[in-house]
Amino acid sequence: MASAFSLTELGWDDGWAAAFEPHTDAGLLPARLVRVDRGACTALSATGEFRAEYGARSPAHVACVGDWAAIRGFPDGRTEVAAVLPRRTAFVRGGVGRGSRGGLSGDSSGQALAANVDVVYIAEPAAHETGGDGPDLGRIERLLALAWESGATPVVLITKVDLVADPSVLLDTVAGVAPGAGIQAVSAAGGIGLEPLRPGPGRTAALLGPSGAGKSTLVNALCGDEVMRTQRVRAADGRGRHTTTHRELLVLPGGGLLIDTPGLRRVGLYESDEGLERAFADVEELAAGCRFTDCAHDAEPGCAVLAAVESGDLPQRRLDSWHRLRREAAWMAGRTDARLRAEQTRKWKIIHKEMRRSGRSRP
Ligand SMILES: Nc1nc2c(ncn2[C@@H]2O[C@H](COP(=O)(O)OP(=O)(O)OP(=O)(O)O)[C@@H](O)[C@H]2O)c(=O)[nH]1
Ligand SMILES: [Zn+2]
Repeated sequence: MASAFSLTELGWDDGWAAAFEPHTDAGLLPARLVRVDRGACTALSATGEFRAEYGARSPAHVACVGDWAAIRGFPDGRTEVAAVLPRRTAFVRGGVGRGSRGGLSGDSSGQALAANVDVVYIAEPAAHETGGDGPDLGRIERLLALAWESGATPVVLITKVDLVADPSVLLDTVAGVAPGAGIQAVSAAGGIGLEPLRPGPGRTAALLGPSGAGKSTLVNALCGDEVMRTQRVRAADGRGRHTTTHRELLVLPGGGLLIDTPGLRRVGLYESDEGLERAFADVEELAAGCRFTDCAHDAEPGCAVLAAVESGDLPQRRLDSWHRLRREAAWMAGRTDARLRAEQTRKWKIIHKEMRRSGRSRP
């Protein structure tokens, strides 16, 4: 039997209670979504774990792991997600506008992958078993932009530090590409740096990072075998149409929640202006000294960023990375605009068609 957790253990606080109030009046109950599938989702509430279908106003693309949902129960025992509370933070993929981060988009082209995350762990291995280069700085920069954009606070985890003799140089190098973010050396194998990773009671962490960075090993180390067993217990009972494989939001022993989803592991840059600004705060700061306010730091006269590269204060690699990620973000934004326009045109075509059918004239 999956153990029940108090709402507070799941991250509930006064803010959520206030946001939920209208739903209490409507007779709905709060639950946190720990896994979201196409047909239904898995929710945890004060009474335990259950499967809930999607209500008419909360289709699958609106809900995501980490969401707080308002659950409606029916006399026959069925439950559905009647509403999703506005998010505090969110990883969003697809065509949602910048202003919609905290809220629900309802836009079919926007897909949230994880919500209400307080801290994001970006796992990057200190070294690879096969030898070769150390941490991939460009990848760290990309994931930092993504993490900042979500609204959560990033911490870079240098994993598998047992593989290097002296990680201090490495940590310094990584600190240089992660302004404003925390950095933590970790070894799941050696039991190093694990305790600081516990997000604390009621707080939610999410794990990003490439394949082979040691994320699963880390999750297992933080959860312990016993918890993994209880949280996977529903996989065996096979109740409902969809067999629950495992939760994507785990309740850690001793408090705190951890989101580990395959979807999050693969997400690329999307709406990232703000995220890039935070991830490259050092470049932004230098840019304030450029002669032109719209300086592209390419070849402009009086460019303070290029001057910093010249003097050795800013590595060329970092400026190249900034250029590359900005181009990628701009391209993604352009693609989204095009898709939104196409969608808008399609909607109007349908409306016009229906109007003609019902014999009315165009507006
Ligand atoms: N030396 C060392 N090896 C580790 C450590 N953590 C994980 N590994 C090894 O690294 C490999 C990859 O670890 P995983 O935990 O599967 O990596 P992952 O990030 O979950 O990878 P995906 O599931 O592909 O996303 C495995 O062979 C682990 O045994 C560590 O702290 N030190
Ligand atoms: Zn410039």
